[in-house]
Amino acid sequence: MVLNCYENDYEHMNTYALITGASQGLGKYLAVELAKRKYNLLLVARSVQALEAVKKEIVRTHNITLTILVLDLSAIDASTKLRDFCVTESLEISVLVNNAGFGLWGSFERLSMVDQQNMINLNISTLTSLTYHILPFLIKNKRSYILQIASTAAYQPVPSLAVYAASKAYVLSLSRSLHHELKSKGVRVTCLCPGPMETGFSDRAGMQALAHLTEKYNMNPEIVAQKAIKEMFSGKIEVVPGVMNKIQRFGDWLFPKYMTERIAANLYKK
Ligand SMILES: NC(=O)C1=CN([C@@H]2O[C@H](COP(=O)(O)OP(=O)(O)OC[C@H]3O[C@@H](n4cnc5c(N)ncnc54)[C@H](OP(=O)(O)O)[C@@H]3O)[C@@H](O)[C@H]2O)C=CC1
Ligand SMILES: N[C@@H](C=O)C(=O)O
Repeated sequence: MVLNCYENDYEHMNTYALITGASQGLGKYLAVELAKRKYNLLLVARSVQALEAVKKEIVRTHNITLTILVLDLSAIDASTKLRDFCVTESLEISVLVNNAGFGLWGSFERLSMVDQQNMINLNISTLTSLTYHILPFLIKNKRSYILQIASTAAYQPVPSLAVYAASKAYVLSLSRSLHHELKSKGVRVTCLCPGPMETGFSDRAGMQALAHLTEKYNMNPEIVAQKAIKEMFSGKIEVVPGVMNKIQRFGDWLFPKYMTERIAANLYKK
């Protein structure tokens, strides 16, 4: 099945969508959605086997070129390495999806500072510098797209996910500013703010003990990816998938901060 990205416009043929964190979870389904629209793909993550498996699955059903790159994106020089790879391989990038990210559940004081720093490096530093370094590729095209993955945690502080929630508030704020800055250059920036999804996120965050809570509200990442890509191509600035997440966002806007923070503190208490 071939889906049109922008109405009957195939100028993007032979250009690439660069997706970080595409070896599993949401990133994998975002890759599938872009393959359906005939984008070639550059998929980046750390696990070579998982990336190879995603590649096999996608090229079996979609006639596109798919390149994988194994890279730890929490390393300080990751974004320049990735930019250099695109230059060396002469890849024309017209879509950037900053999806790689992780959270850590626990008190700020007890979590390892090294782990929290790695989270800041990945969720904030690399997302920012990769956007910066890939921008010249994007601006070359008549129309390009950036999809940044934040979270509903961007809308309010979350005690016990303190650094993670703060990192996602940063992503949302940066994305909204860039949406306005880059519109006139033909680059549309969209920020996706999902709530809990059925992915590897909870395990990596060490949130297994909260399964009773997250499982009730978990969304299917495939459905979230479909919505995200559709809204990205429509040029939407911010996307909150799912009714429960929209209600949470409305509550964050409506109720006093102290109240929503106390509720979050109780829900996420370790
Ligand atoms: N699932 C959820 O409940 C929610 C998730 N989100 C956000 O969605 C995004 C996708 O996460 P999700 O799919 O859920 O989680 P997963 O853990 O399933 O996937 C994370 C992806 O990021 C990659 N990744 C992690 N660390 C690195 C690194 N250092 N370098 C390169 N790649 C890395 C992983 O690949 P590998 O391990 O191979 O490196 C994997 O492909 C994240 O930004 C997350 O914060 C937002 C709201 C809710
Ligand atoms: N699963 C978390 C991701 O950000 C959340 O609780 O929203």
